[in-house]
Order: sequence, then structure tokens, then C-alpha cells
Amino acid sequence: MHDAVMSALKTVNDPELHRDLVSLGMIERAEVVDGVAQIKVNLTTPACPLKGQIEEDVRSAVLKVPGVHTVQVSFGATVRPAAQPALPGVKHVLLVGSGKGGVGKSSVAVNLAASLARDGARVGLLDADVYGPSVAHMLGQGAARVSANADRKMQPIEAHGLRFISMANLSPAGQALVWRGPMLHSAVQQFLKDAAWGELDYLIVDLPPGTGDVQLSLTQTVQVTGAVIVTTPQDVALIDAARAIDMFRKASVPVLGIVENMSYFVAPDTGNTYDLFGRGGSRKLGEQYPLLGEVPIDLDVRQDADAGVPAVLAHPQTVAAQALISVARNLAGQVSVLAVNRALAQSLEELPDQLTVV
Ligand SMILES: Nc1ncnc2c1ncn2[C@@H]1O[C@H](COP(=O)(O)OP(=O)(O)OP(=O)(O)O)[C@@H](O)[C@H]1O
Repeated sequence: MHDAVMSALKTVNDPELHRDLVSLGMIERAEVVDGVAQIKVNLTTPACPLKGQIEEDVRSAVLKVPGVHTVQVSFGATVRPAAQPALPGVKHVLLVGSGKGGVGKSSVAVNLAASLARDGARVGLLDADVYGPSVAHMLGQGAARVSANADRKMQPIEAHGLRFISMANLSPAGQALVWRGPMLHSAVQQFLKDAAWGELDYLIVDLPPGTGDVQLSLTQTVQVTGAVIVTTPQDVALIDAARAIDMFRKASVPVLGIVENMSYFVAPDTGNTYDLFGRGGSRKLGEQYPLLGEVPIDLDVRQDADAGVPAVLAHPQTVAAQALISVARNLAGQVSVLAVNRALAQSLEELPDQLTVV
């Protein structure tokens, strides 16, 4: 019976990875007792965007096995690391960048991090927007101060199920930073390497807007899995977003997708939708970059940020929060695809050596 169930599961493909669940090592348990099959699928991310579809496909495949009348599907998740871990204990470093300031990059970074943590991932958030650090404020921790632990490492602050570090928690409130490139480089290095991040599935980095020293320094300091570009849909923002994409391309950082923020506005009184800045404009950036989602302008996103609770936690049912949750899941899906494909490519590279040994 077990063999028959495994054969049935071999016909189910992960919709994003395009390989079957058995070869991908995603079947953690497959048991049948008195006609009841219990299947536990170990997803490649707890924020899997296609969990529902996988559940349906597993159920219908296993129901075809003679003698099975009920299928119970449960899920676990283990995030697959990049070929080389970014930092000790950190599986993926994901950069959130933008060409221009004010497009909602920090809001997206904070909500992405909170959404991934809400789905069960271990998440860190590094506010590398050293000139305008807003992450601490958006997480309601503007007054908190970073302390050193027993190993004299910076201890990230915990809030809303994630860990974060921001320059705002190091420098006295309200003081501007007047630092030159090399100092910024070393500050970012310290945030990354001298902080006790612990075990993380994703370390989200909120970059300063544009294409400057901090961005370059980060891509050179650690093995980054990929970058997300946040833009608004109007042409002036897209021109700068294209520049940011080009910077990542030159630094060999894969662009995992685009987030179109302030994409449209739904009037709360009439329900009418207005495309204030020309919704869908980010498609002009090119077909090769997945559009991770379109986030509308929403009063809650701004008010929740000012109240220190990310909208995906404070008002998860609103259209904007749902869009942000879906952006986070689509991003997690892209990361899984990249990690699994890299692991496969690596195992293929190793194959000739193994054959020689045999
Ligand atoms: N979808 C949205 N709906 C409503 N308000 C938003 C939305 N996205 C961002 N905002 C608001 O717009 C303002 C700017 O957002 P945010 O600070 O995230 O932008 P940014 O791109 O990180 O800016 P900078 O690069 O200058 O740091 C904030 O007040 C934020 O609350």
C-alpha cells in the first residue's frame, strides 16, 4: 500500500518547482490505516503561495489508490538554503530596493517581513536605509535601544514575531547622520556580521533608495539570494527603478520580482477604483521580472505604520494587506525556486565526480 501511495504522489508536481513531490524530498510521512491516508508534505517555505493547490492535488492523486477512501493532508516547512548560506545561520538575505525615495519601500519591507513571520518563517529585518531609518518607527520600537549580548554582539530587537536592527535604535532620536561612504560600508558590515541574528530563514534588508554606496557594499559583503524592487507605476518612478535593476544586474544579484506600490485607490465611500498613477506601469520594466503584486493606496497601511503595527498584522483582511501577504508568499515562492534550482545545478555539477568514484 505504501508503495502505491508513493507512486501516486510521484504524479503530483510542485506547481512552481515543476518536479514531483517525492523527488523533491517533500513527503515527510505517507501512511494508510484502515483506508485513511495521512500525508505530511514538507513545503520549501511556510509562506508557500500554492499550498491550497498542492493539498488538492495530493488528495485527488492519493484517492485514486485502491483501498484509500479518505486523505488527510498536513504540512510542515523547511526553507531550503541558497547553495552557500548568506551568513552563519541565515538561509537567505533578500534586499528590498527602489530607484526613488517615497515609493513605499520601507512599508513594503516591513510588511513583507511581518507577513513571512506570520506564516511561520524565522525572519530578521535589517534597516540599511541609514539616511532615513523608518523601520523602528513602523514596528513601534522607535524608543528601543540595541544592546550588546554576552559575546559583545549587537542583539536585534524583537517585535511582532521578527527581529530587527535599525540605525534609529543606535543613534539619538532626531539626529541626522553625516557619514561618508566608507563609514556607511562599515556600519552595514557590522549590522550584518556583528549582530546576533541567530537562525533565520529570511533576512530582509531595507536598502536606502537609489543606487549608492550602501547598496553596493551590501552586495559585496554577503552572498545575497536576490533583490525585490519596489516602485510606483508612473514613468518617473519606473525610470529610476530600471536603474536600480541595472545596478543589481551588474552586481550579479538576481532580481526576484517587482512590487508595484500605490498601484490604485479604491474610494471607501463609493467603491470606485482610481488608477491614480497608471496601474500596471511596472510591466514596462520587462517581462523577465515577475510582478510579485500590486498594492493599492490604503489609509490603514499608512496609519498602521504610524501606530507601529504592520498592516498585515493590524488589518490583515483589507485589500492592501491581502496584496502585501500575497507579495510575501510570491517572493518566498521565487526564493524556493531559485534555491532548489541551484541545488539541482550543483548536484549535476558534482555528478561526473561521483561517477568516476563509482
Ligand atoms: N500602499 C500605501 N498606502 C498608503 N500609504 C502608503 C502606502 N505605501 C506607503 N505609504 C506611506 O507613504 C509614506 C512613504 O512610505 P515609505 O517610508 O515606506 O517609503 P520609502 O520608499 O521607504 O521612503 P524612503 O525611501 O524615503 O525611505 C509613508 O507615510 C507610508 O506610510
